[in-house]
Amino acid sequence: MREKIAIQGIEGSFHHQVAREYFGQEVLVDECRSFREVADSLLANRASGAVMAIENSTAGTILPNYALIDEHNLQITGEHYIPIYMNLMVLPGQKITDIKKVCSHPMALLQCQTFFKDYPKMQLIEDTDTAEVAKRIRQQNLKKVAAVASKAVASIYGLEILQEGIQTMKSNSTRFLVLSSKDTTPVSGANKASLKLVLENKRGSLVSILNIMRDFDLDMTKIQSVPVIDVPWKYAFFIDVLFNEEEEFQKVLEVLTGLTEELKVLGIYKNGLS
Ligand SMILES: O=C(O)C(=O)C[C@]1(C(=O)O)C=C[C@@H](O)C=C1
Repeated sequence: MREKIAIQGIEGSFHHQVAREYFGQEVLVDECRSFREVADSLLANRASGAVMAIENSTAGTILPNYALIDEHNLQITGEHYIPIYMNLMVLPGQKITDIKKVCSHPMALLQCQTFFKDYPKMQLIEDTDTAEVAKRIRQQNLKKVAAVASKAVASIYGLEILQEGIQTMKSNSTRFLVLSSKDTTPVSGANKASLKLVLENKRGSLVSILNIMRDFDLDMTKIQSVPVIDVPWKYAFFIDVLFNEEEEFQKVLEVLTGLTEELKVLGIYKNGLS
């Protein structure tokens, strides 16, 4: 049986594009309406893997997704980056001045804020995903409503693009994580790891950790603090590092264990940018 991959969104969504690029064009997908549903799909074994956006270069990190991965002990088995171009699309024949509402995924709307400043009368409405809106506009023949989505979405659902490339930054990119709910076999050629660290709240505790990472020649690509919700004003640090030798990296983990209240390896995988 072919594996099924849980994605946020439907055919044509950026998650769908990533699933096809990462797992092959023929990949079967479990279309989910939220990131929580993506995690549920994995946990209920409806899917053997999942794709989950974690950060966009313009709109920033999707913080709740760190919590979902951590809470459900999901494993990061890979990552994939794609350039994101946003387009404003409507039913054929509609003009830009006809548009009253623009519906899209909240992350998509955030990436186009500058464009919409010039159209203050358009009401921006957060929706499940970029493609779902386009499908609805077509199926329900919705006039005066626009979607913000990829070019592929316009052709799949028969919409007309009124304005291309409306994202604020020309080089706009989203990083997606590839997830599994089970202990996976080690990824061969892995050179990147995602860690969660909880530190004692004392002077210098974070800097000590960072110094060890420097001493062991790890290249930190990201550090993200996320609130520990049951202890107000305490934070967990989610850190991504690149390493050369996995054996050497395991030694770093041993050293860090003694210096942290909690150390969790969220995944060891291949750097998607190399
Ligand atoms: O709505 C979509 O098409 C999605 O795949 C979601 C999503 C996101 O979650 O960030 C994916 C990439 C873009 O950054 C905008 C939206």
